[in-house]
Amino acid sequence: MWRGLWTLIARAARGPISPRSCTRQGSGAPAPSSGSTIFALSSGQGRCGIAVIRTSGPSSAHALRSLTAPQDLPPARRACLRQLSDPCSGEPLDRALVLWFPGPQSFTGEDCAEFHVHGGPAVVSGVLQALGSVPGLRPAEAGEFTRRAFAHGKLSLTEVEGLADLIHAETEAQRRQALRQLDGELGHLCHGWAEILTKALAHVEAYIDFGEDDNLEEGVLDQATREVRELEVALGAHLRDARRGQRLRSGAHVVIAGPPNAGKSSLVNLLSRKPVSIVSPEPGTTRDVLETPVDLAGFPALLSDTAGLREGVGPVEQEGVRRAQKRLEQADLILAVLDASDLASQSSCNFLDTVVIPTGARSPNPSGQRLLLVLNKSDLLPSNGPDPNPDLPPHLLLSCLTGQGLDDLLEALKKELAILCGDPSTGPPLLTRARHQHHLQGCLDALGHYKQAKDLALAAEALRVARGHLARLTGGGGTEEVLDIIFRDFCVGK
Ligand SMILES: Nc1nc2c(ncn2[C@@H]2O[C@H](COP(=O)(O)OP(=O)(O)OP(=O)(O)O)[C@@H](O)[C@H]2O)c(=O)[nH]1
Ligand SMILES: [K+]
Ligand SMILES: [Mg+2]
Repeated sequence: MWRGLWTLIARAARGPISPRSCTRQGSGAPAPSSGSTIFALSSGQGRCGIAVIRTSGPSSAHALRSLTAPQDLPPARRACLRQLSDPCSGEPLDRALVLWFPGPQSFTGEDCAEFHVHGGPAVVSGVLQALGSVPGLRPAEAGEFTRRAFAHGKLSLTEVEGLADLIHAETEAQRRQALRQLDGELGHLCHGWAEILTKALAHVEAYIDFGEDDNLEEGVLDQATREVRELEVALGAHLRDARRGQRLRSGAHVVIAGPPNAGKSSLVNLLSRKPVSIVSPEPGTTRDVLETPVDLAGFPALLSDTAGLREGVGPVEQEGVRRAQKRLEQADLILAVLDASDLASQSSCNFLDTVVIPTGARSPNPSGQRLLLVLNKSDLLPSNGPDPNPDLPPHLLLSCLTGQGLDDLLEALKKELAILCGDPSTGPPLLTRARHQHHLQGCLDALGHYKQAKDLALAAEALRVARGHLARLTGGGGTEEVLDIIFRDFCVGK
Protein backbone atom coordinates (compact mmCIF):
# COMPACT_ATOMS: atom_id res chain seq x y z
CA MET A 1 0.00 0.00 0.00
CA TRP A 2 2.69 2.45 1.12
CA ARG A 3 4.99 1.39 -1.70
CA GLY A 4 2.28 1.91 -4.29
CA LEU A 5 1.48 5.31 -2.91
CA TRP A 6 5.15 6.14 -2.90
CA THR A 7 5.43 5.29 -6.59
CA LEU A 8 2.57 7.67 -7.29
CA ILE A 9 4.25 10.47 -5.36
CA ALA A 10 7.59 9.81 -7.05
CA ARG A 11 5.90 9.77 -10.46
CA ALA A 12 4.13 13.03 -9.78
CA ALA A 13 7.41 14.57 -8.70
CA ARG A 14 9.02 13.47 -11.94
CA GLY A 15 6.80 15.86 -13.93
CA PRO A 16 8.05 19.16 -15.35
CA ILE A 17 10.14 21.06 -12.84
CA SER A 18 8.57 24.16 -11.39
CA PRO A 19 10.73 26.65 -9.55
CA ARG A 20 9.20 25.39 -6.30
CA SER A 21 9.90 21.74 -6.85
CA CYS A 22 13.54 22.17 -5.84
CA THR A 23 12.73 23.72 -2.50
CA ARG A 24 10.84 22.80 0.60
CA GLN A 25 7.15 23.33 0.65
CA GLY A 26 6.03 26.02 3.05
CA SER A 27 4.69 24.68 6.30
CA GLY A 28 1.18 25.81 5.31
CA ALA A 29 1.09 23.42 2.34
CA PRO A 30 -1.52 20.68 2.54
CA ALA A 31 0.02 17.35 3.50
CA PRO A 32 -1.14 14.36 1.48
CA SER A 33 -2.45 11.64 3.77
CA SER A 34 -0.32 8.51 3.87
CA GLY A 35 -2.58 5.90 5.44
CA SER A 36 -0.78 4.05 8.20
CA THR A 37 0.57 5.60 11.35
CA ILE A 38 4.11 4.61 12.33
CA PHE A 39 5.87 4.67 15.68
CA ALA A 40 9.44 4.10 16.89
CA LEU A 41 11.99 4.88 19.56
CA SER A 42 13.78 7.91 18.10
CA SER A 43 16.50 8.36 20.71
CA GLY A 44 19.42 5.92 20.96
CA GLN A 45 19.08 2.36 22.20
CA GLY A 46 20.14 1.42 25.72
CA ARG A 47 19.60 2.73 29.24
CA CYS A 48 19.39 6.54 29.34
CA GLY A 49 17.77 9.39 31.28
CA ILE A 50 15.08 10.25 28.75
CA ALA A 51 13.95 8.29 25.72
CA VAL A 52 11.90 9.83 22.92
CA ILE A 53 9.24 7.77 21.19
CA ARG A 54 7.35 9.30 18.31
CA THR A 55 4.48 8.58 15.99
CA SER A 56 3.58 9.96 12.56
CA GLY A 57 0.34 9.55 10.64
CA PRO A 58 -3.39 10.18 10.89
CA SER A 59 -3.91 8.05 14.03
CA SER A 60 -1.34 9.99 16.07
CA ALA A 61 -4.03 11.96 17.92
CA HIS A 62 -5.93 8.78 18.72
CA ALA A 63 -2.71 7.11 19.94
CA LEU A 64 -1.94 10.08 22.19
CA ARG A 65 -5.44 10.06 23.66
CA SER A 66 -5.44 6.28 24.14
CA LEU A 67 -2.26 6.26 26.23
CA THR A 68 -2.65 9.43 28.30
CA ALA A 69 -4.75 10.64 31.16
CA PRO A 70 -6.35 13.16 31.03
CA GLN A 71 -7.27 12.12 27.53
CA ASP A 72 -7.59 15.55 25.92
CA LEU A 73 -4.93 16.56 23.39
CA PRO A 74 -2.33 18.97 24.78
CA PRO A 75 -2.00 22.37 23.04
CA ALA A 76 -0.01 22.08 19.79
CA ARG A 77 3.79 22.01 20.17
CA ARG A 78 3.69 22.52 23.96
CA ALA A 79 5.17 19.94 26.35
CA CYS A 80 2.66 18.64 28.94
CA LEU A 81 3.06 16.19 31.79
CA ARG A 82 0.74 13.18 31.49
CA GLN A 83 0.18 9.83 33.14
CA LEU A 84 0.82 7.07 30.57
CA SER A 85 -0.93 3.73 30.79
CA ASP A 86 -1.57 0.70 28.63
CA PRO A 87 -4.88 1.21 26.76
CA CYS A 88 -5.80 -2.51 27.02
CA SER A 89 -4.86 -3.41 30.59
CA GLY A 90 -4.98 0.07 32.11
CA GLU A 91 -1.60 -0.68 33.70
CA PRO A 92 0.36 2.53 34.52
CA LEU A 93 3.56 2.82 32.42
CA ASP A 94 5.21 6.13 33.28
CA ARG A 95 4.71 9.85 33.97
CA ALA A 96 5.96 11.51 30.82
CA LEU A 97 6.14 14.73 28.84
CA VAL A 98 4.04 14.48 25.71
CA LEU A 99 3.94 16.74 22.66
CA TRP A 100 1.36 17.08 19.93
CA PHE A 101 2.39 18.33 16.47
CA PRO A 102 -0.65 18.61 14.19
CA GLY A 103 0.33 18.35 10.50
CA PRO A 104 1.49 19.93 8.34
CA GLN A 105 3.61 21.83 10.90
CA SER A 106 5.62 18.79 11.97
CA PHE A 107 8.84 17.06 10.97
CA THR A 108 7.08 14.69 8.57
CA GLY A 109 4.26 17.03 7.58
CA GLU A 110 1.76 14.54 9.08
CA ASP A 111 0.14 14.56 12.50
CA CYS A 112 2.91 13.58 14.94
CA ALA A 113 3.10 12.84 18.66
CA GLU A 114 6.14 12.57 20.92
CA PHE A 115 6.43 10.77 24.25
CA HIS A 116 9.46 11.79 26.34
CA VAL A 117 9.57 8.89 28.79
CA HIS A 118 12.05 7.73 31.42
CA GLY A 119 14.77 5.84 29.57
CA GLY A 120 14.68 2.45 31.30
CA PRO A 121 14.28 -0.51 28.93
CA ALA A 122 11.06 -1.71 30.64
CA VAL A 123 9.36 1.69 30.28
CA VAL A 124 10.41 2.00 26.64
CA SER A 125 9.26 -1.49 25.68
CA GLY A 126 5.99 -1.02 27.64
CA VAL A 127 5.15 2.20 25.76
CA LEU A 128 6.14 0.68 22.40
CA GLN A 129 3.93 -2.33 23.11
CA ALA A 130 1.04 -0.11 24.13
CA LEU A 131 1.38 1.89 20.89
CA GLY A 132 1.46 -1.35 18.89
CA SER A 133 -1.91 -2.30 20.36
CA VAL A 134 -3.59 0.90 19.11
CA PRO A 135 -5.51 0.16 15.88
CA GLY A 136 -3.89 1.66 12.77
CA LEU A 137 -0.40 1.86 14.29
CA ARG A 138 2.63 -0.17 13.20
CA PRO A 139 6.38 -0.01 13.90
CA ALA A 140 8.34 2.28 11.54
CA GLU A 141 10.91 0.98 9.09
CA ALA A 142 14.44 2.42 8.96
CA GLY A 143 14.35 5.99 7.69
CA GLU A 144 10.57 6.02 7.34
CA PHE A 145 10.02 9.26 9.27
CA THR A 146 12.49 11.07 7.00
CA ARG A 147 11.01 9.41 3.94
CA ARG A 148 7.61 10.78 4.87
CA ALA A 149 9.13 14.23 5.46
CA PHE A 150 10.57 14.07 1.95
CA ALA A 151 7.27 12.83 0.46
CA HIS A 152 5.46 15.78 2.02
CA GLY A 153 7.96 18.31 0.70
CA LYS A 154 9.47 19.05 4.13
CA LEU A 155 12.99 18.13 2.96
CA SER A 156 14.62 18.00 -0.48
CA LEU A 157 16.67 14.96 -1.40
CA THR A 158 19.99 16.73 -0.76
CA GLU A 159 18.65 17.84 2.64
CA VAL A 160 17.72 14.23 3.38
CA GLU A 161 21.31 13.24 2.54
CA GLY A 162 22.52 16.04 4.81
CA LEU A 163 20.39 14.66 7.64
CA ALA A 164 21.76 11.12 7.10
CA ASP A 165 25.30 12.52 7.15
CA LEU A 166 24.58 14.54 10.28
CA ILE A 167 23.40 11.41 12.10
CA HIS A 168 26.61 9.64 11.06
CA ALA A 169 29.01 12.60 11.41
CA GLU A 170 32.04 11.66 13.48
CA THR A 171 34.26 14.70 13.05
CA GLU A 172 33.69 18.43 13.38
CA ALA A 173 34.21 19.05 9.65
CA GLN A 174 31.70 16.35 8.74
CA ARG A 175 29.15 17.85 11.12
CA ARG A 176 29.60 21.33 9.62
CA GLN A 177 29.27 20.03 6.09
CA ALA A 178 26.19 17.94 6.92
CA LEU A 179 24.51 20.91 8.63
CA ARG A 180 25.13 23.09 5.60
CA GLN A 181 23.59 20.45 3.38
CA LEU A 182 20.66 20.04 5.77
CA ASP A 183 20.16 23.79 5.56
CA GLY A 184 19.55 23.22 1.87
CA GLU A 185 22.58 25.06 0.48
CA LEU A 186 23.28 22.58 -2.29
CA GLY A 187 19.56 22.47 -3.12
CA HIS A 188 19.39 26.28 -3.30
CA LEU A 189 22.41 26.37 -5.58
CA CYS A 190 20.79 23.80 -7.92
CA HIS A 191 17.53 25.70 -7.71
CA GLY A 192 19.32 28.86 -8.89
CA TRP A 193 20.90 26.95 -11.76
CA ALA A 194 17.56 25.38 -12.71
CA GLU A 195 16.02 28.87 -12.83
CA ILE A 196 18.69 30.04 -15.25
CA LEU A 197 17.91 27.03 -17.45
CA THR A 198 14.18 27.66 -17.24
CA LYS A 199 14.72 31.21 -18.43
CA ALA A 200 17.00 30.12 -21.26
CA LEU A 201 14.45 27.49 -22.28
CA ALA A 202 11.66 30.07 -22.27
CA HIS A 203 13.75 32.27 -24.58
CA VAL A 204 14.48 29.43 -26.98
CA GLU A 205 10.85 28.33 -27.02
CA ALA A 206 9.70 31.91 -27.58
CA TYR A 207 12.03 32.08 -30.54
CA ILE A 208 10.65 28.80 -31.92
CA ASP A 209 7.09 30.10 -31.61
CA PHE A 210 7.50 33.75 -32.55
CA GLY A 211 10.86 33.85 -34.32
CA GLU A 212 9.43 35.54 -37.37
CA ASP A 213 7.48 37.99 -35.29
CA ASP A 214 8.84 41.54 -35.22
CA ASN A 215 7.56 42.00 -31.68
CA LEU A 216 10.17 39.61 -30.28
CA GLU A 217 13.02 41.41 -28.65
CA GLU A 218 16.23 41.13 -30.58
CA GLY A 219 18.99 38.94 -29.23
CA VAL A 220 16.90 36.60 -27.05
CA LEU A 221 18.71 33.62 -28.47
CA ASP A 222 22.12 35.19 -27.88
CA GLN A 223 21.16 35.89 -24.32
CA ALA A 224 20.12 32.27 -23.75
CA THR A 225 23.42 31.07 -25.18
CA ARG A 226 25.35 33.51 -22.98
CA GLU A 227 23.54 32.28 -19.88
CA VAL A 228 24.20 28.66 -20.78
CA ARG A 229 27.89 29.43 -21.20
CA GLU A 230 28.08 31.08 -17.76
CA LEU A 231 26.31 28.09 -16.25
CA GLU A 232 28.81 25.75 -17.87
CA VAL A 233 31.66 27.61 -16.20
CA ALA A 234 29.96 27.42 -12.78
CA LEU A 235 29.18 23.71 -13.13
CA GLY A 236 32.72 22.98 -14.33
CA ALA A 237 34.19 24.68 -11.26
CA HIS A 238 31.93 22.68 -8.99
CA LEU A 239 32.78 19.40 -10.64
CA ARG A 240 36.50 20.06 -10.31
CA ASP A 241 35.87 20.29 -6.57
CA ALA A 242 33.83 17.10 -6.46
CA ARG A 243 36.46 14.79 -4.96
CA ARG A 244 36.88 17.08 -1.99
CA GLY A 245 33.30 16.72 -0.81
CA GLN A 246 33.45 12.96 -1.12
CA ARG A 247 36.71 12.86 0.84
CA LEU A 248 35.06 14.91 3.56
CA ARG A 249 32.26 12.37 3.75
CA SER A 250 34.31 9.18 3.65
CA GLY A 251 37.74 10.30 4.86
CA ALA A 252 40.97 11.30 3.07
CA HIS A 253 43.56 8.56 2.50
CA VAL A 254 46.59 9.40 4.60
CA VAL A 255 49.48 6.95 4.13
CA ILE A 256 52.41 6.84 6.53
CA ALA A 257 55.57 5.73 4.75
CA GLY A 258 59.30 5.73 5.29
CA PRO A 259 62.32 3.51 5.82
CA PRO A 260 62.26 0.72 8.45
CA ASN A 261 62.29 1.79 12.09
CA ALA A 262 61.65 5.48 11.36
CA GLY A 263 58.76 5.33 13.85
CA LYS A 264 55.85 5.00 11.38
CA SER A 265 53.85 2.65 13.59
CA SER A 266 54.61 4.80 16.63
CA LEU A 267 53.14 7.78 14.74
CA VAL A 268 50.02 5.82 13.74
CA ASN A 269 49.43 4.92 17.38
CA LEU A 270 50.04 8.49 18.49
CA LEU A 271 47.61 9.97 15.93
CA SER A 272 44.91 7.37 16.51
CA ARG A 273 45.40 7.46 20.29
CA LYS A 274 45.29 3.67 20.48
CA PRO A 275 47.76 0.80 19.99
CA VAL A 276 46.77 -0.08 16.42
CA SER A 277 50.22 -1.19 15.21
CA ILE A 278 53.00 -3.24 16.78
CA VAL A 279 56.02 -1.11 17.68
CA SER A 280 59.41 -2.74 18.20
CA PRO A 281 63.11 -1.92 17.87
CA GLU A 282 63.36 -4.58 15.16
CA PRO A 283 63.40 -3.14 11.62
CA GLY A 284 60.76 -4.76 9.37
CA THR A 285 58.10 -5.14 12.12
CA THR A 286 55.14 -3.96 10.02
CA ARG A 287 54.45 -6.11 6.95
CA ASP A 288 50.78 -5.72 6.03
CA VAL A 289 49.05 -2.43 5.36
CA LEU A 290 47.11 -1.56 8.53
CA GLU A 291 44.19 0.83 8.16
CA THR A 292 42.52 2.81 10.89
CA PRO A 293 39.88 5.56 10.63
CA VAL A 294 40.83 8.64 12.66
CA ASP A 295 39.71 12.16 13.39
CA LEU A 296 42.73 14.25 12.39
CA ALA A 297 42.41 17.83 13.63
CA GLY A 298 38.64 17.71 13.01
CA PHE A 299 38.83 16.06 9.59
CA PRO A 300 38.02 12.41 8.85
CA ALA A 301 40.94 10.35 7.57
CA LEU A 302 41.75 6.75 6.83
CA LEU A 303 45.26 6.28 8.19
CA SER A 304 47.41 3.50 6.69
CA ASP A 305 50.54 2.13 8.36
CA THR A 306 52.91 0.48 5.89
CA ALA A 307 56.05 -1.67 5.83
CA GLY A 308 59.38 0.17 5.94
CA LEU A 309 60.71 0.66 2.40
CA ARG A 310 64.03 -1.08 1.80
CA GLU A 311 65.67 -3.48 -0.64
CA GLY A 312 67.48 -6.82 -0.25
CA VAL A 313 65.13 -8.45 2.25
CA GLY A 314 63.35 -11.83 2.44
CA PRO A 315 60.23 -12.67 0.39
CA VAL A 316 57.68 -11.85 3.12
CA GLU A 317 59.08 -8.39 3.80
CA GLN A 318 59.44 -7.85 0.05
CA GLU A 319 55.71 -8.46 -0.33
CA GLY A 320 55.14 -5.94 2.47
CA VAL A 321 57.24 -3.39 0.58
CA ARG A 322 55.25 -4.07 -2.62
CA ARG A 323 51.98 -3.50 -0.76
CA ALA A 324 53.33 -0.33 0.82
CA GLN A 325 54.28 1.04 -2.59
CA LYS A 326 50.86 0.21 -4.02
CA ARG A 327 49.15 1.97 -1.10
CA LEU A 328 51.39 5.00 -1.62
CA GLU A 329 49.96 5.38 -5.12
CA GLN A 330 46.44 5.62 -3.68
CA ALA A 331 47.31 8.21 -1.04
CA ASP A 332 45.71 11.64 -0.98
CA LEU A 333 48.34 12.69 1.54
CA ILE A 334 51.68 10.99 2.23
CA LEU A 335 53.08 11.40 5.73
CA ALA A 336 56.75 10.71 5.01
CA VAL A 337 58.62 9.73 8.18
CA LEU A 338 62.40 9.66 8.60
CA ASP A 339 64.53 9.00 11.67
CA ALA A 340 66.09 12.43 12.35
CA SER A 341 69.16 10.77 13.87
CA ASP A 342 69.67 8.45 10.92
CA LEU A 343 69.37 10.65 7.83
CA ALA A 344 72.62 9.50 6.25
CA SER A 345 71.66 5.82 6.11
CA GLN A 346 71.14 4.10 2.76
CA SER A 347 67.41 3.52 3.33
CA SER A 348 66.81 7.17 4.40
CA CYS A 349 68.64 8.50 1.30
CA ASN A 350 66.74 6.11 -0.97
CA PHE A 351 63.39 7.16 0.48
CA LEU A 352 64.28 10.84 0.06
CA ASP A 353 65.32 10.29 -3.56
CA THR A 354 62.46 8.03 -4.64
CA VAL A 355 59.45 9.33 -2.69
CA VAL A 356 60.00 12.66 -0.93
CA ILE A 357 61.80 14.69 -3.57
CA PRO A 358 59.73 13.47 -6.59
CA THR A 359 56.47 14.15 -4.74
CA GLY A 360 57.84 17.53 -3.71
CA ALA A 361 57.47 18.16 -0.02
CA ARG A 362 54.34 20.17 0.82
CA SER A 363 53.32 20.69 -2.78
CA PRO A 364 51.02 18.45 -4.83
CA ASN A 365 52.59 16.19 -7.47
CA PRO A 366 50.93 15.89 -10.90
CA SER A 367 48.38 13.36 -9.61
CA GLY A 368 47.31 15.81 -6.90
CA GLN A 369 48.97 13.93 -4.05
CA ARG A 370 50.28 15.99 -1.18
CA LEU A 371 53.19 15.19 1.12
CA LEU A 372 54.31 16.21 4.59
CA LEU A 373 57.86 15.36 5.64
CA VAL A 374 58.31 14.51 9.32
CA LEU A 375 61.68 13.97 11.00
CA ASN A 376 60.90 11.75 13.98
CA LYS A 377 63.02 10.97 17.06
CA SER A 378 63.98 14.63 17.50
CA ASP A 379 64.67 13.72 21.14
CA LEU A 380 67.85 12.02 19.93
CA LEU A 381 69.21 15.28 18.46
CA PRO A 382 71.33 17.68 20.52
CA SER A 383 68.83 20.04 22.18
CA ASN A 384 68.31 23.71 21.28
CA GLY A 385 70.74 23.63 18.36
CA PRO A 386 69.89 25.11 14.95
CA ASP A 387 67.88 22.95 12.50
CA PRO A 388 70.40 20.24 11.69
CA ASN A 389 68.94 19.65 8.23
CA PRO A 390 68.66 22.96 6.39
CA ASP A 391 69.19 21.27 3.00
CA LEU A 392 66.17 18.98 3.26
CA PRO A 393 62.82 19.94 1.73
CA PRO A 394 60.45 21.71 4.19
CA HIS A 395 59.88 19.43 7.19
CA LEU A 396 58.58 19.19 10.73
CA LEU A 397 60.47 17.88 13.75
CA LEU A 398 58.67 15.40 15.97
CA SER A 399 59.29 13.02 18.81
CA CYS A 400 56.74 10.24 19.12
CA LEU A 401 58.47 9.36 22.39
CA THR A 402 57.99 12.72 24.14
CA GLY A 403 55.14 14.15 22.03
CA GLN A 404 57.18 17.24 21.23
CA GLY A 405 56.19 18.71 17.84
CA LEU A 406 52.80 16.95 17.80
CA ASP A 407 50.82 20.22 17.96
CA ASP A 408 52.71 21.62 14.98
CA LEU A 409 52.15 18.40 13.07
CA LEU A 410 48.41 18.48 13.78
CA GLU A 411 48.28 22.11 12.66
CA ALA A 412 50.05 21.21 9.40
CA LEU A 413 47.75 18.20 8.91
CA LYS A 414 44.72 20.42 9.40
CA LYS A 415 45.92 22.74 6.62
CA GLU A 416 46.61 19.84 4.26
CA LEU A 417 43.26 18.18 4.96
CA ALA A 418 41.37 21.44 4.54
CA ILE A 419 42.88 21.64 1.05
CA LEU A 420 42.07 17.99 0.31
CA CYS A 421 38.55 17.90 1.76
CA GLY A 422 37.46 21.50 1.32
CA ASP A 423 36.71 23.71 4.29
CA PRO A 424 33.05 23.26 5.21
CA SER A 425 32.97 26.56 7.15
CA THR A 426 33.63 28.62 4.01
CA GLY A 427 33.36 28.33 0.26
CA PRO A 428 30.58 26.91 -1.91
CA PRO A 429 28.60 23.84 -0.79
CA LEU A 430 30.46 20.61 -1.56
CA LEU A 431 29.30 17.67 -3.63
CA THR A 432 29.47 14.88 -1.07
CA ARG A 433 28.19 11.97 -3.14
CA ALA A 434 28.91 10.32 -6.46
CA ARG A 435 25.22 10.87 -7.25
CA HIS A 436 25.68 14.66 -7.11
CA GLN A 437 28.65 14.45 -9.41
CA HIS A 438 26.78 12.21 -11.86
CA HIS A 439 23.88 14.63 -12.25
CA LEU A 440 26.06 17.73 -12.52
CA GLN A 441 28.11 15.98 -15.20
CA GLY A 442 24.87 14.96 -16.96
CA CYS A 443 23.72 18.57 -16.85
CA LEU A 444 27.04 19.78 -18.23
CA ASP A 445 26.98 17.20 -21.04
CA ALA A 446 23.46 18.26 -21.99
CA LEU A 447 24.62 21.89 -22.16
CA GLY A 448 27.34 20.70 -24.55
CA HIS A 449 24.59 19.22 -26.74
CA TYR A 450 22.75 22.54 -26.62
CA LYS A 451 25.71 24.30 -28.16
CA GLN A 452 26.08 21.67 -30.89
CA ALA A 453 22.36 21.36 -31.66
CA LYS A 454 21.60 21.83 -35.36
CA ASP A 455 18.08 23.15 -34.83
CA LEU A 456 16.21 24.95 -32.12
CA ALA A 457 13.96 22.03 -31.22
CA LEU A 458 17.02 19.92 -30.35
CA ALA A 459 18.56 22.83 -28.45
CA ALA A 460 15.40 23.18 -26.37
CA GLU A 461 15.38 19.44 -25.68
CA ALA A 462 19.02 19.61 -24.48
CA LEU A 463 18.03 22.34 -22.02
CA ARG A 464 15.16 20.18 -20.77
CA VAL A 465 17.54 17.24 -20.22
CA ALA A 466 19.97 19.52 -18.36
CA ARG A 467 17.18 20.79 -16.15
CA GLY A 468 16.01 17.23 -15.51
CA HIS A 469 19.43 16.36 -14.08
CA LEU A 470 19.28 19.28 -11.63
CA ALA A 471 15.76 18.27 -10.63
CA ARG A 472 16.87 14.70 -9.91
CA LEU A 473 19.79 15.95 -7.84
CA THR A 474 17.43 17.60 -5.36
CA GLY A 475 14.80 14.88 -5.63
CA GLY A 476 12.31 16.57 -7.95
CA GLY A 477 12.56 13.57 -10.25
CA GLY A 478 13.84 10.88 -7.91
CA THR A 479 13.42 7.26 -8.87
CA GLU A 480 12.55 4.78 -6.19
CA GLU A 481 15.91 3.00 -6.37
CA VAL A 482 17.82 6.19 -5.56
CA LEU A 483 15.48 6.87 -2.67
CA ASP A 484 15.93 3.33 -1.36
CA ILE A 485 19.73 3.72 -1.38
CA ILE A 486 19.59 7.02 0.44
CA PHE A 487 17.04 5.99 3.06
CA ARG A 488 18.88 2.74 3.77
CA ASP A 489 21.49 4.84 5.62
CA PHE A 490 18.95 5.85 8.23
CA CYS A 491 18.16 4.11 11.48
CA VAL A 492 14.67 3.23 12.69
CA GLY A 493 13.05 6.24 14.36
CA LYS A 494 14.64 8.78 11.98
N1 LIG B 1 63.95 7.81 20.83
C1 LIG B 1 62.88 7.62 20.10
N2 LIG B 1 62.53 6.38 19.73
C2 LIG B 1 61.42 6.23 18.98
C3 LIG B 1 60.60 7.32 18.62
N3 LIG B 1 59.59 6.86 17.88
C4 LIG B 1 59.74 5.52 17.79
N4 LIG B 1 60.86 5.14 18.45
C5 LIG B 1 61.37 3.77 18.57
O1 LIG B 1 61.82 3.34 17.30
C6 LIG B 1 61.61 1.95 17.15
C7 LIG B 1 60.86 1.66 15.87
O2 LIG B 1 59.56 2.18 15.99
P1 LIG B 1 58.38 1.68 15.09
O3 LIG B 1 57.22 2.56 15.36
O4 LIG B 1 58.21 0.22 15.22
O5 LIG B 1 58.98 2.00 13.66
P2 LIG B 1 58.43 1.59 12.23
O6 LIG B 1 58.84 2.67 11.31
O7 LIG B 1 56.97 1.30 12.29
O8 LIG B 1 59.23 0.28 11.95
P3 LIG B 1 58.95 -0.88 10.86
O9 LIG B 1 57.51 -1.24 10.94
O10 LIG B 1 59.83 -1.96 11.32
O11 LIG B 1 59.33 -0.32 9.55
C8 LIG B 1 60.87 1.49 18.40
O12 LIG B 1 61.80 0.93 19.29
C9 LIG B 1 60.29 2.77 18.95
O13 LIG B 1 60.11 2.72 20.36
C10 LIG B 1 61.01 8.63 19.07
O14 LIG B 1 60.38 9.65 18.80
N5 LIG B 1 62.15 8.71 19.80
K1 LIG C 1 60.19 -1.50 13.99
MG1 LIG D 1 55.92 -0.36 11.77
